Amino acid sequence: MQCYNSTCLTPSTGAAPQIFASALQFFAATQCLVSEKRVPDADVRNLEKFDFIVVGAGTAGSILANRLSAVNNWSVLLIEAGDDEPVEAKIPALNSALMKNKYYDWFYQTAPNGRNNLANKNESVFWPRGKLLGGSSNLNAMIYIQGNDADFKNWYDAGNKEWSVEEVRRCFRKAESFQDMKALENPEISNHYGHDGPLVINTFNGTFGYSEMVLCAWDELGIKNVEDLNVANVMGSGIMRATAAGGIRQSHNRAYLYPAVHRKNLKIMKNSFVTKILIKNLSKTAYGVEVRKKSRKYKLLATKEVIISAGAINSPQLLMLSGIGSREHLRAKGISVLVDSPMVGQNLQDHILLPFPIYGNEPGERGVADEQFDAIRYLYNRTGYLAENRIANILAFYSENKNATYPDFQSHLHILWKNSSALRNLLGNIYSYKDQVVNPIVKMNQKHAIYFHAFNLLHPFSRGNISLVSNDPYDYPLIHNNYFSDPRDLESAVTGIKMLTRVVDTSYFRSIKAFLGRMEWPACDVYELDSRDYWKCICINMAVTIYHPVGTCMMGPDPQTSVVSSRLKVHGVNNLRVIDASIMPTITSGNTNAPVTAIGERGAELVIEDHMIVTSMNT
Ligand SMILES: Cc1cc2nc3c(=O)[nH]c(=O)nc-3n(C[C@H](O)[C@H](O)[C@H](O)COP(=O)(O)OP(=O)(O)OC[C@H]3O[C@@H](n4cnc5c(N)ncnc54)[C@H](O)[C@@H]3O)c2cc1C
Repeated sequence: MQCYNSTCLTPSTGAAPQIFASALQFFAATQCLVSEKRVPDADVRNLEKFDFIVVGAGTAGSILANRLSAVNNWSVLLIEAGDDEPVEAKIPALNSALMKNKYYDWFYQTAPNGRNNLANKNESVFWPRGKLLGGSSNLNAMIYIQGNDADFKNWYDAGNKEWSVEEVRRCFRKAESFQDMKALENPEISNHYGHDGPLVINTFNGTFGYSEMVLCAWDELGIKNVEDLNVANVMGSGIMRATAAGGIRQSHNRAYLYPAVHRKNLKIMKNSFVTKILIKNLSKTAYGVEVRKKSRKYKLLATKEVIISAGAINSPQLLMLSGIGSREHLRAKGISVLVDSPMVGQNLQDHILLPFPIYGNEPGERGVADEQFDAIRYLYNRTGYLAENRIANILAFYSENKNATYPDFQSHLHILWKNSSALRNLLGNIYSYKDQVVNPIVKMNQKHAIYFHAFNLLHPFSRGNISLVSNDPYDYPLIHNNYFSDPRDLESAVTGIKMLTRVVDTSYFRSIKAFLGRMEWPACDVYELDSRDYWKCICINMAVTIYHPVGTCMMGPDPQTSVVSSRLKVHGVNNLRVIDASIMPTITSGNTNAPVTAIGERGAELVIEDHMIVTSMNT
């Protein structure tokens, strides 16, 4: 260790230090192999006309830009508030380096309500959202979970005839290029996934062994191991598939934009913020957008359609700023009402995350040298901890009823070495817990490894909402997450957590002398650890997010109870659609990036069908 900061005492001819220095220089230079060319920023004239304008280059917007510009004689403008991705976005373990960085993250905070999250700083929950090409697909943890058939059947049964299970499954396959060679040997897995799509799906490069032990423990608990969670309709436990391959994140800009940037009919405006959709007052027809780029203001025109893909927070915000929303709310904010659409910003659903610690005597401490060597390993062959997403590569989906085919609960897992350097950042910065919560856990970690089971409730009844603070587009909207406002959610969450805490009684956890740790918070200290009242108290005070807000421009047939139609057209307005996470009527079973990918693909098909274009396609 002394070698790090002192000159070596042994004499040298110079040959050895030269070899070592040139090796270090070589590895330092290989980091450039991870970076790529910047996407050209389009030169756009005020009042320039396009067939389509897409707002937001995130998961869904990237797909739309690609699929629509594949039609040769359509011109497409994609407008993104953020910039190119930094190198950290490409390295799987470094996504948290973008979080709370206002250049790449919108850095939203939920509104305090005086009841929930009293153990979090400012009594609110940090909601990161990607503000860069690729949007949240560049900030996320890359977990690829499609959802359960019943999720899409529910959408269909609610009157959304374009969204049968078969159509949605077809859209997954259209997007995917599944590349895990070992898994492909199983015909069931091979048949389930697509092989020719733009989005590479694989399995994280490496794991450090302990997750296999936890998989065995979950199996013993009755959450049976399956070979592929998507094939198993997200029931059971197993290794996660990922939008990562060869140690590099497969974001949606990489999958869908990079192959299309050379097209002459696609322009991409970066660092450009859309402040309003332009809509003709009488005919209620969208015809363009207002944009601000640095100090310049533009009006840009769309002859066919404007498509909003700004995500579950910004899409409803933009609709409201443009006069589409609840009459009372818009008037209160001084916005003239074009369409009274009461559900804009309502129906907000999210998956909560409740991390609870199980302590054990393994894994032991990890030396600095090991960690540094792993970084070199990444530069050498894209393996090591940097090639993974920093949470364990396994997931559990389970229900109260053992024979259920629809999961109620999900668990992610963080395994932290003894004395982990990552723990304080995770708890104090990402989850934003107050020091009173963080310090005792950090102290316990000096002696014990931690298995954080990050529990989430898959189908909450509670609904939150997004509303405007003012008519200034730069004012962040208010986010009321309303976690546990429906008491059924609290009862259900407690049941799910208690099913999982029993893991301490499985063979592996017994072998490492595991025990459930208390999360310390004064209001909860009066309750017995692992009692229902204890968990209720912990949930109310500490449940944060696993970053899956959806539903705020929900689709449905009735303009009074939904915002867009089954073809994703905004009710009451011509030539305007919303296509992103916000259109989900109900949240899916699991992580939302894959379902939003299917939404992007299906949405693009609906646009193309509606314009009945039969032309030669770009290759
Ligand atoms: C930290 C984090 C971890 C996650 N982990 C996972 C995971 O592991 N697996 C998973 O499946 N899901 C995960 N998710 C969720 C998943 O990434 C999202 O559901 C999905 O990316 C949403 O896609 P979208 O197209 O709706 O929105 P986004 O991808 O967020 O795209 C919206 C885009 O619109 C832009 N925009 C917004 N407003 C404007 C405007 N007015 N003008 C111009 N541009 C604008 C934004 O900058 C952004 O680029 C995670 C999300 C986060 C934030």
